[in-house]
Amino acid sequence: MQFRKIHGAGNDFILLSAPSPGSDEDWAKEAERLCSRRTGVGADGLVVSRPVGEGSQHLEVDCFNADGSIATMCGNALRCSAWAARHDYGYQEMTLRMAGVDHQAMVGDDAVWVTAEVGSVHPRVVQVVINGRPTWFDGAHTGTEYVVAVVSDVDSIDTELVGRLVRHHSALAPLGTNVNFVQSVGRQALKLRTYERGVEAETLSCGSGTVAAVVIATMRGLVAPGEVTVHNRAGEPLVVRPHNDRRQTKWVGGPVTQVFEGVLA
Ligand SMILES: N[C@@H](CCC[C@H](N)C(=O)O)C(=O)O
Repeated sequence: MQFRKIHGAGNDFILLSAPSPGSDEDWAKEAERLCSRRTGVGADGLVVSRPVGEGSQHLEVDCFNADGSIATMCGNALRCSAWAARHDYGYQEMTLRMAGVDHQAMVGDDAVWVTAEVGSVHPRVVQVVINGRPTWFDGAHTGTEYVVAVVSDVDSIDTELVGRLVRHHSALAPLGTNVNFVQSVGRQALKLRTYERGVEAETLSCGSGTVAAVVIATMRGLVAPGEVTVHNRAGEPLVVRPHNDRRQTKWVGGPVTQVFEGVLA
């Protein structure tokens, strides 16, 4: 089976485009096997993308985290799928359905944009001590679960340690959560680090997490409503923009890079 190794601003995936309909794989199990950094291809997730009908500019996209769990929303997986659909079918604009939700996508020369739906926001859902300072996390749903802490220096945080602690916090059971640490670095700019549930580690960037960070940073007055640039561990910033017509919808955009193509054994 043909695959792409591809990343959206450092969030890396194994992407299968239009696997043959007969291939009745256990994708969750395949995700665990293939995403392994030592014995597989290595990735944060496995993405399976299929066109819905011929020439309809509509694709169904499933994203499995590295541990085999399903991601109900993955902005970077959607951006990578859109990039591949441009390459494979010539689509510049399309609709991508993930976990029953339609996302718009636009592929430009320098950036690929997808929409994310902003759901409920819950101020102060959990508090933990970080570097000796009691720190609150606000909850935000952007297609999947996030908590976001505003901190003065994201680089001083042991993201793996604190992220894992919060991800498994009893107050957030049974679903758990992805965990964001965000810092203001200018009028309309943020710096973000994310511990991802399902990868169970810090990732280099996170699309829906970036949207959640902007939602909470706006609520907390770190940035004004409007376009926000979010710097990440990859050094490939993502940008969040309001949607012209829908208040609860945001665009998230940035680079997509294909690393190589291959054939799975
Ligand atoms: N990296 C993703 C988000 C992935 C979802 C997460 N691991 C979960 O299962 O909740 C993104 O780019 O949005």
